[in-house]
Parts: sequence; C-alpha cells; structure tokens
Amino acid sequence: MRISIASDHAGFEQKQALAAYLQGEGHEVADRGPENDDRVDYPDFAQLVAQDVADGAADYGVLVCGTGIGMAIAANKVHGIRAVNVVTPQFAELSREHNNANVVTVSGRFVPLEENEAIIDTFLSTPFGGGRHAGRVEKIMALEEN
Ligand SMILES: O=C(CO)[C@H](O)[C@H](O)[C@H](O)COP(=O)(O)O
Repeated sequence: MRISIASDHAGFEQKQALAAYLQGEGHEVADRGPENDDRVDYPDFAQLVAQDVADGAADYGVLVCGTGIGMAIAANKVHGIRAVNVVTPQFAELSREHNNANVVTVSGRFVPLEENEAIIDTFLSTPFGGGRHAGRVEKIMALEEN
C-alpha cells in the first residue's frame, strides 16, 4: 500500500520508527516530515498527509503527535478525510470496518511503539464492512457539502 506519514516534534521519534517498520512490511512510504525533532505545529504536517490521501497520492495516512488528537482534528478539516485518533487495535479495526477511516493518528507520548505498530497493522489490513455502514459514511461525507 502507499502510505503517507508525518508527525510533529512530539511524534518524531515514533514516526521515524513507524516509517521504517512500514517500509519493512513492504509498503510504499512517503515521509512528509519533519526531518528532526525541532518544535513544529502539527496542523502543517496533518495537512500534507491529509492532502496526499485526498488527492489519491496515498491510500492511507498515518500521523503521530503527542496524543494524536490535534492531528486528527486538523486532518479532518481536509475534504474527503475521515481521520481517527486510535489507542487500541480493536478501535483501529472498527474505524475501518464501520467508518471507512482513511487516516489514523496515534500518540507518540502515551502509547508505546509496539502498540502503535499493532494499531497501524490492524488499520491497514481491515476492509470497510459496507452494508449498513455505507449509508452512514455517505451521510458523514455529505456534511462536507453543507
Ligand atoms: O495532539 C496534540 C495537540 O492537540 C499534540 O499532542 C501535540 O504534539 C502537542 O500539543 C505538542 O505540545 P508541546 O507542548 O508543544 O510539545
């Protein structure tokens, strides 16, 4: 899969590790920065990854900040994005199966790397369930048109 990944300073260390991990799993990874752990503003990097997904340049986005919360809020401002802040593999699975999420945001400060690897693996390997969920996701996306 084509994965666009970024972080802020708080997520930098895990972003580096997660990008290498995903590459090792055979994914095509676009690292959208930052290049070091100097203090930056997470909306700038959320926008880069969300735009990659919205444009179709990436299949999915991965964003890492201190909590993952700010990244999700920012990414969801981009048209076509359904970003979820996830702290367990089960929620990663449900965010794909029920919500057809296309960006996952994780915490670099409060969730260990191994858990975030499991979260992202689950996110990337779970298909959208469709069925009764399809109309609900369509209604979410219709909110963007209002
Ligand atoms: O989600 C976040 C903000 O809502 C992130 O945790 C940021 O990484 C965090 O705000 C950065 O905080 P800092 O005090 O500037 O390191």
